[in-house]
Amino acid sequence: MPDSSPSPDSADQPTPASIDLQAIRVRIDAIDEQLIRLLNERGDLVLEVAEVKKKAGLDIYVPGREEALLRKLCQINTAQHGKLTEKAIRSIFREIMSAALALEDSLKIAYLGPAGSWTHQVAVHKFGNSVEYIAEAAIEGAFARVAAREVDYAVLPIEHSAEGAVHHTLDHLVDAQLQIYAQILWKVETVVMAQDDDTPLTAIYGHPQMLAPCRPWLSQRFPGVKLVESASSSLAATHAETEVGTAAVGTPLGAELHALKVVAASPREFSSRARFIILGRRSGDPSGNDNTMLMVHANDKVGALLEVLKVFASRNVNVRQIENRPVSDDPSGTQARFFLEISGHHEDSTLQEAIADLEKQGAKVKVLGSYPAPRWIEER
Ligand SMILES: C=C(O[C@@H]1C=C(C(=O)O)C=C[C@H]1O)C(=O)O
Repeated sequence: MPDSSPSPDSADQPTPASIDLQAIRVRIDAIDEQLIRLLNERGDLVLEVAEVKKKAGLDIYVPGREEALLRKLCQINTAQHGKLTEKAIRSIFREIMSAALALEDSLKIAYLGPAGSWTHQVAVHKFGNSVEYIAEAAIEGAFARVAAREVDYAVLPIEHSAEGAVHHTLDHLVDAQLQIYAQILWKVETVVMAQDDDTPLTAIYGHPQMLAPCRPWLSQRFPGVKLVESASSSLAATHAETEVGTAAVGTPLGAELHALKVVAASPREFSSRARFIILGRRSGDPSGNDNTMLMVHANDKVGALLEVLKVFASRNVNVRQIENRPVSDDPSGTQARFFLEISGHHEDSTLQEAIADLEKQGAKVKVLGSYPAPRWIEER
């Protein structure tokens, strides 16, 4: 039977519910008005900050300050027994800070594209929706844009849970006059997207890095469906858009941009993890909790790495990660190249002493950047 009762929203026939709603909404409106006034007051202060930074030649974007602020706001929310989740507080203030960045300067961010790529999603999460984004097809192109000051920063992948280090990014840092300004750790659910969820699937396309960790889940969830590798997540989505009975694996943002429906989302254990760098023209300022990426060239001999590690261990410096790479301009093959991520900022006296010691031992050291220690961002 059709429902003939008046809608609680109906203005012509007031009901007790609509009267109650109206009264509450008047109070919400009043709070929103105050919020707008406060946001604009905040905006005035942000512009004052921008003046000081411009005079002092400082970067507009300060990831250490942003993270400290977000953390403090979540603590305040907990102390006030606030109902909003930490995720909600972070995303609301992410956008407030994005608007602040846009007020201070027209911040331009390049990311490894195409639009809808995983890196795009991470970049938007980090910088919000008020700044300008530029898709860049190649890692070297992103480096060139930052060097030429066409963009302020570039967001690039540096490591993936399924495939290990993204060597191309690390290798480019060796010769570039650019540095890691910040880092992002990211966990995201992988989704399967298709035109609709009724048509039986014959194939699922995906970038090898997205497919690899999800194979066990996909073969269980979609038994008998062929898994086909594509050059990019965007290309995979294009297949799903144009070929009936196919789907693509990718991120929720990719589904949205290709107007595809999410037909399945991976369980937590099949979510992908990755590290990204925010490439800038300098290191981040010391924030009190930083990491540093170093490139070390040492003589390729027995115990070479051990000697390097001893320099840090003897100073109680944690070596968080090690990557070993061939040295491209070393035809004699006498050099070994290590990428080390260590705790601390390169301006700390302990790290400066350690670097000086390595150089005394005959090693060549290059600081590839110091940046605030990132926290995991989990996107579900
Ligand atoms: C306002 C500033 O500039 C930017 C905007 C921030 C904000 O809106 O709170 C924080 C850090 C910076 O990325 C600042 O450095 O304090």
